[in-house]
Amino acid sequence: MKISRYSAFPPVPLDDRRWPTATVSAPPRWLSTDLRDGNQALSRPMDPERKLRLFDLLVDMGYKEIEIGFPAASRDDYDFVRLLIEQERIPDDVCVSVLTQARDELIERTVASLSGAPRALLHLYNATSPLMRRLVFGMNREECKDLAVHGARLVLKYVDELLDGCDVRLQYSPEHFQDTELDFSLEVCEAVMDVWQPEPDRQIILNFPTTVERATPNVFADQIEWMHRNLSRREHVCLSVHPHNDRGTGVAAAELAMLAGAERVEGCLFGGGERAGNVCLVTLGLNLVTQGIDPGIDFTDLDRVRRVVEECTGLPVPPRHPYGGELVFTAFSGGHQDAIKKAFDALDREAARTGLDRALLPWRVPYLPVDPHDIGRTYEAVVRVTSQSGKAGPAYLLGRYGFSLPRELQLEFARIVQPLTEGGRGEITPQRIRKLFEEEYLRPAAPALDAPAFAPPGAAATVHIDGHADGDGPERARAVAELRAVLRRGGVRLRAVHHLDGTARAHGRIVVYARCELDDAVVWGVGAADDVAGAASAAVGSAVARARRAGLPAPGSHPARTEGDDGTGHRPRPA
Ligand SMILES: CC(=O)SCCNC(=O)CCNC(=O)[C@H](O)C(C)(C)COP(=O)(O)OP(=O)(O)OC[C@H]1O[C@@H](n2cnc3c(N)ncnc32)[C@H](O)[C@@H]1OP(=O)(O)O
Ligand SMILES: CC(C)C(=O)C(=O)O
Ligand SMILES: [Mg+2]
Repeated sequence: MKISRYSAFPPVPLDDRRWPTATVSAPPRWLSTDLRDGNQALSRPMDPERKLRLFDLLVDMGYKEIEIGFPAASRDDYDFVRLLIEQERIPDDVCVSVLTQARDELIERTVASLSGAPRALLHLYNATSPLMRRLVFGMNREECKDLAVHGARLVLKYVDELLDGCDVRLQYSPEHFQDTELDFSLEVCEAVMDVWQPEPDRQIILNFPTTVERATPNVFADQIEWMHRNLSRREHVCLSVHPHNDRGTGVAAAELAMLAGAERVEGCLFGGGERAGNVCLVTLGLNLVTQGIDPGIDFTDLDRVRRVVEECTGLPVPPRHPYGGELVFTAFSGGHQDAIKKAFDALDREAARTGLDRALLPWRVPYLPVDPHDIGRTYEAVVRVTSQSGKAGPAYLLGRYGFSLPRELQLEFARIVQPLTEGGRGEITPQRIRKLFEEEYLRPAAPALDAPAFAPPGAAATVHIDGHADGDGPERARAVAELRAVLRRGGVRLRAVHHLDGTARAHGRIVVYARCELDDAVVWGVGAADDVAGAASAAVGSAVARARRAGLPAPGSHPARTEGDDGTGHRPRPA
C-alpha cells in the first residue's frame, strides 16, 4: 500500500462542540434523491415508467420532498418532470425538487421544466472545494462565489419569467462541502442568501453534502455545528445534509449531523447513489424507530419497498443490509437461536399473563433490533439450522409446527439433526426437520401397548403433556389415573407427569413426550392423540419401538451398557 500518498483529514477547530451531549427527539425532514442522485449512478438510468413506479412508492411511504431529476440532463429526465406535472401525479402535500448546475442555459431549461407545477423546489449547486475550484473551474475563491451568486440571480430571474403561480422554494448546495474551507462555505452561502433574501415566510434550504465522504462522522458533525452556529438568518434557513457513504459511515455522519443542528436529511432508499451510495433512508428511519421516535415514514412493508427498489434500479439489496437485507433477521448460530426462542417464549407468557396482544408488548428480544413483524417481515426466516445451530434451532422450528419439546428431548433430537448438516452440507430446511422428527418419533412401528412383554421389566415413564389445557383439578387427576392404568397394562410404571407451557397443539391433537427408562437406557418417545391416555400410550410405544430399532435387547434381559451409549441415554440410531 502506498500509504504516503494519503494524508489525515484536518480536524475542525471547535473546542466547545455541543453535539456530543445532544440527543435526537424528532425526525428530520427527509428528501429522497432516489430519482436524481440514485438515478444518475445507474448503468441504465430509469425510464419514465420505472421512475414513476419508484415515485409512487416514495409517496406511499410518506416522503414529502422528492428530488425527481436533473431536467437539463436528458430528454427522459425532462419528460418525467413534465409527466408528473401534466398528469397531476404530485399529491398536494408533496414538493418535488429538481437539480441544476450554476450554468445559464441549464438553469433556464430546469426552471422551464417546472412550468404549471403548483409547487416545486429548485436546487442549485456548484462545487466550492479548493481542488474543484482549481481543477474543474480554474477559479479563485472570489470567482467561485460569483458563479454561485450569478446562478442564484438567474434562478430568480427565470422563476419570475417562467413560473407564474408556482409556489417555488429554493435550495443551494456548496458541492464538496466536506472538503471546502468552512469560512468559504459560509461566505458563499451568505452571498447566495443575500440574493435570495430568506424571510419568515420564505425559508430557504442550505444543503451541506459530503459529496465524497472523506472524514470521520465526528468531523462532519463539527463542520455542521460550525455552520449551524455561524450562519446568519439561521431561523429562515433549513439546514440540510447530504451524506455519501464512501467510508461506510454515511448513516453515522447523518445521525451525528442531526445532533449538530441538521434539520433535514437527503438520501436514497437502501443507500443508492454515486459510488458507495448516498446515506440509506431506510436505515436512518428504522434507527429512529428503534429509539422510539416515529420517522413519519411507513416501513410496514419493507419487503415490498426492497422489491420495488430492486426492480426499478436493477441493483440488488445486499442480504446483510440493515433491516431490509434478506438475512438480517435470521439466526444461524445456536447461541442466538436459544436466546431468541427464550425471548419469544417469554413474550408469549407475558401476553398470556397480561391479556395483551403480543404484538403490542415492549420489544425485548436479543439479537433482533426490531420485531420483523413491525416492518412486514415474517418469522419464517428468523431461525435457520446449519452445523452452527445447537438444540434451540431445531426445537424452535418444530415449535412452529406445534411441538414444544422438553429440554432433554431437544438435546436428543439435535444429535440426530447435527450430522445431517456437517461436512459442508449446509442448511437443513424446516420441512425436512419436521419430517425427520415425525419419522424418528411419531411414525415408528410402535408395538401395541397391551402386547405381551411389551416393555422390559422395571420400565418406567415420565410423561410431558403438551396442549392439555385442563391444568389442575379433578379432570387432570382423572386423566392421570387413566394414563397410569393404561401404562400399567403395558407393564410400564408412571413416574411423573409434567404439563408443558406450550399452548399449541400439533395437528390439533394432544402431544405427549415420554421419557422412558427401559432397561438401563433412557429413550424418548412422542405420541399424538385426541386424549391424554391415547397420546401417552403412543408415546411410550414410540420409545419402545425406537429402543428396539437401536438394538435394545429383548424384554427380560439386562445387558451391560453398549458401546456408543454415552451415558445420557441416547443410543445410536439404527442404520
Ligand atoms: C455531486 C453530484 O451529484 S452533482 C450532480 C451531478 N449530476 C450530473 O452531472 C448528471 C447530469 N449531468 C449531465 O447530464 C451533464 O453533465 C450536463 C448536461 C449537466 C452538462 O453536460 P456538458 O455541458 O457536456 O458538461 P459536462 O458534463 O462535461 O460538465 C462539465 C462542465 O460543467 C461545469 N460545471 C460542473 N459543475 C458545475 C456547476 N455546479 N456549476 C457550473 N458549472 C459546472 C464544469 O466546469 C465543466 O465546464 P467546462 O466544460 O467548461 O470545462
Ligand atoms: C448536488 C449535491 C447535493 C450532491 O449530490 C452531492 O454533493 O453529493
Ligand atoms: Mg450526491
